[in-house]
Amino acid sequence: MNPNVQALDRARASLSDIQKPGRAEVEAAVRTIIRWTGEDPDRDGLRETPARVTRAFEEFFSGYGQDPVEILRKTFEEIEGYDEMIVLRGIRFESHCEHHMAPIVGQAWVAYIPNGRVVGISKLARVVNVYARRLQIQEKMTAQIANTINDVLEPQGVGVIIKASHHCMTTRGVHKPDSDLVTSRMLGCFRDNALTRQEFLGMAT
Ligand SMILES: Nc1nc2c(ncn2[C@@H]2O[C@H](COP(=O)(O)OP(=O)(O)OP(=O)(O)O)[C@@H](O)[C@H]2O)c(=O)[nH]1
Ligand SMILES: [Zn+2]
Repeated sequence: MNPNVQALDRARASLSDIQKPGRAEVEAAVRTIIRWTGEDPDRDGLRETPARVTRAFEEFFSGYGQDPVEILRKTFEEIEGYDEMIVLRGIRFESHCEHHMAPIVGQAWVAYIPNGRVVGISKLARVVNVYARRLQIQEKMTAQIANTINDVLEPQGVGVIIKASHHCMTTRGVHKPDSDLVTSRMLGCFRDNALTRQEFLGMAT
């Protein structure tokens, strides 16, 4: 097996070693935050809030329980020698920043040039979802998506561009509501061949 895929497997194993608190502990923590705001967590409108927030967080952070390597494992080899760029554009995602746990809302463009096999296109969007549904910084998420596709599919090259608005910058702190952050990770021929890189950038920006 590709050593990079083995490293991803090890990272997955160490994630599952982390001791997770139970639901009751998370609900108690939310209750503490509610009290800290100055609110009464026992008033009618707030009584079910700790349970709701816990369910919402379960969804926001469901990516820890999912395996991007497994998602990409099934490939198709009957492609008649197709060796041009494959680009899935404008994949909308919601994530949360690891500094403030505030939403990161944006779109990803994911491209690769195959090397004898392709993957089902929905799987590219699924890989974006898995990494988005973890605590993130955008640079890391961009690299994780590109690295995983590169390691599992072993294509000629991979390109990932992400454009996203960070609510920790738009709704608090420095308050810049119109700013967004653009990051990219280019591997293989997307990094080495200026024309390939240009072709992809032209489709995404
Ligand atoms: N590079 C990078 N920075 C991020 C991302 N998301 C949030 N940040 C930044 O993380 C930084 C955390 O800075 P700190 O000084 O520790 O936190 P803070 O006092 O809340 O900072 P302010 O947001 O400037 O108020 C901020 O500058 C955020 O804008 C990201 O995806 N990538
Ligand atoms: Zn933040």
